[in-house]
Amino acid sequence: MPELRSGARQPRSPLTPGNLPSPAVDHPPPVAPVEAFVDLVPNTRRAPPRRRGAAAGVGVAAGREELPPTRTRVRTRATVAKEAAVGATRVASKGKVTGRVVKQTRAAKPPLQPRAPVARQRAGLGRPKQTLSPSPSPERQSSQDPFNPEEVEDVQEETPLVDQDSRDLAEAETADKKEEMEEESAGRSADKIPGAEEEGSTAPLPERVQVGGSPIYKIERKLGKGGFGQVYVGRRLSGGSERTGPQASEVALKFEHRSSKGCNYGPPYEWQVYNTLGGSHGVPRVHYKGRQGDYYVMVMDMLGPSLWDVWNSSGQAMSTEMVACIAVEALSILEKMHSRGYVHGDVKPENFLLGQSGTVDEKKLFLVDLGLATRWRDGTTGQHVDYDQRPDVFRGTVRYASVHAHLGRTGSRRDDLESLAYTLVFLLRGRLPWQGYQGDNKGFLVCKKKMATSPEMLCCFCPLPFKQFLEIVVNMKFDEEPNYAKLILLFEGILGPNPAVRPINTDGAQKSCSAQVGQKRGRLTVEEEEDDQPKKKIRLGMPATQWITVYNARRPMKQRYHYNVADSRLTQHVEKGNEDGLYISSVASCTNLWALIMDAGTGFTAQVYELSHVFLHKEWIMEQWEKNYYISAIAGANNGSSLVVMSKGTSYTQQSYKVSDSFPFKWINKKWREGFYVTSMATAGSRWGVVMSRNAGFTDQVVELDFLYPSEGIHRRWDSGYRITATAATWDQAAFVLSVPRRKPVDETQETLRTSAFPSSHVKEKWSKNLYIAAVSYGRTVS
Ligand SMILES: Nc1ncnc2c1ncn2[C@@H]1O[C@H](COP(=O)(O)OP(=O)(O)OP(=O)(O)O)[C@@H](O)[C@H]1O
Repeated sequence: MPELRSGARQPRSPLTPGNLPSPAVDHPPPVAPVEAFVDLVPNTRRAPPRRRGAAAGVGVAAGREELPPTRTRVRTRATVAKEAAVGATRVASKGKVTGRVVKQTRAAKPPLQPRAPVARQRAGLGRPKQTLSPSPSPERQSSQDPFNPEEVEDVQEETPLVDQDSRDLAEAETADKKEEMEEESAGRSADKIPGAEEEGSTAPLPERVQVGGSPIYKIERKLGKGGFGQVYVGRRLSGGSERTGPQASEVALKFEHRSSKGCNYGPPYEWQVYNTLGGSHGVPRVHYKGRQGDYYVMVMDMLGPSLWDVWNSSGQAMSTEMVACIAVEALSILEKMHSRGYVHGDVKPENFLLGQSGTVDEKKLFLVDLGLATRWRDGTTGQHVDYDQRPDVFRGTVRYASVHAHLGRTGSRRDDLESLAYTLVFLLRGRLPWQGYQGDNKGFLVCKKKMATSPEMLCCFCPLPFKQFLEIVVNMKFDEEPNYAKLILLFEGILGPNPAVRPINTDGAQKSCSAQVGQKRGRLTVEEEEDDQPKKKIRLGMPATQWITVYNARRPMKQRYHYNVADSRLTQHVEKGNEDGLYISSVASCTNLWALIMDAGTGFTAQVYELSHVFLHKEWIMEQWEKNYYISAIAGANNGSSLVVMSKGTSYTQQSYKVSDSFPFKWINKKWREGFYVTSMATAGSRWGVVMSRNAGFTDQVVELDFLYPSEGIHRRWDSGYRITATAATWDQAAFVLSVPRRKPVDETQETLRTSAFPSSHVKEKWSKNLYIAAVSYGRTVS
């Protein structure tokens, strides 16, 4: 039986000057195996949105120039082929990453995370349930008035038992070593690669091109330049009088320098995608490709101006009819591309090109730049690729990227459609509400703004179909099959009945639409009926700040909670709990008052805690590390103070923590590779504190981060055998860490609850079902 009081410490006199950490004190490394890691990341600058027209990429009045936004690509070069083949942005098993990573941002590429196979079926086991926030009763609300808090406690007095799960964890294997991963990171600027021409590169473009059995072309004027390639007109030197096709007298030549990061491991990845998609509806045909000198060259049909060019050269405006036609045809192009197993990944006005003027194709729409295309469907099994989220990975163009892409979720069909919706609104309205953000956290601010902009707000000056389209696509599930025909029909309503007079050719859409309507008439009717019901799914809903409590099934045990606890009252609760055989298992903070969960199921043998002015107090933590205590729970208050609980009797063998102004996924990812797992997490205001430990009793771990409660992600993770093991939330974002335990508990049931008030009555209901609080936090959700 543990000696309960032996390790209990009085907190230092709360918040006395002596308690303040001295800045920049270097401690000798703690006694092995403890690792001290404190990394205070400086405040991220948040530049105020620039005024209209003040920044590159900001739509301005006609007469001034707008630069199209640059995009950030994270392209896994050798793996991207593999990724494309399996359609996943992460491929790893048993700690091995199967390729190399090339990141094209200025920041260093975080390593890939080792991942155990996730296809764990939990047949016959309690499926986790999720409980939506019940509306708090009025009396409970008033008693929880944060300005008039009333301290409350309660206890579950079931037969006290030593908790078996905890003992199991303590007895789990002592070594938690992961294999080293082979991984290489190379940076590629998010902006443009140096063009041979502008930069006076030592590798001038060849004057003549002949690759892969092509005729000889002379290079003429430049057609365009992106972050990866430069595109020129190639004029055929002999023969060839066609306008398009392999015999064309003029072709488009796309050059990528062999030293460009996208070509480190061979020809550009885009080539492979063109092999599958080239020449399909709305995708230009590639006739020849090969390497000449220092350049990889792709010979393709020459096309006309991009939609961005058209929009810009016609006074930065476009008619509703034109945009509706674009919508119809773009949907049919995406439908075709999706039907071949690919998502485009970078849908934007610059990547839609019209056919050459003066040709039969001049009213035809094409989608180019397949460098970010990935498979949404496995080429071999035909299965939808697995869901994943890697919050540090962003692929695409900030202005048009879907919210899921911003959050690093695996790309799927819904993302192309969300980007198309932003493209259409941009062409119609000339501006998107998130233009103009600058600075390091531009992506975060843009994503937050997208989340906060409802379809009504975004489309308030657009015809109804635009709002309807956006509403549908932002509510799509990860693996949901878009109803292209229905989406096309939304925009058909804006257009006149005669396709021949439309400004953009919509033949492809007509065919696919009538075919689908013909084939799926029954289904369409059903869905239309379903749609009569009011849509409950709203991406943002009303932002709310709530308690998030997570409950695990356990054997009956004693658990006790206290909330609205002021600093001065903490000691007496802890002491009383210790006397009764309980240790602190979780802590949280709401309006600078603490919530404390104590129970008999922790497996700890001793415990200390400290209240500190700072988030987190390095010196005290290091002192306790030296005495073999490990951090077992942390909480931070809005005023920056923190409560740190450290215990003996954990399974941990080494620990590390980080405080950061943004969610420190890169650091987490790095520590995962070193065999650490997140074991505690908290926020203080907008800052995150994350504790990671070795030998944490997990075999795998993932993160779900969102601007709202990430319901879909949590359900998908649950279905793959993960359970929430830590949660924390700021005013903006909620983070959930989900893990696969090394030793599977007998009953895997887990539930979450979101409530405006501390869920005291719900906790008792849960206790009656042997569900006990396993994690608690207070912060951003959505109601
Ligand atoms: N077949 C073509 N015919 C005419 N112009 C083209 C053709 N392909 C590309 N372009 C022009 O060249 C520009 C750059 O091409 P593309 O988008 O393929 O290059 P990229 O380097 O991959 O671009 P990004 O920076 O978007 O990744 C296009 O925006 C377009 O203006």
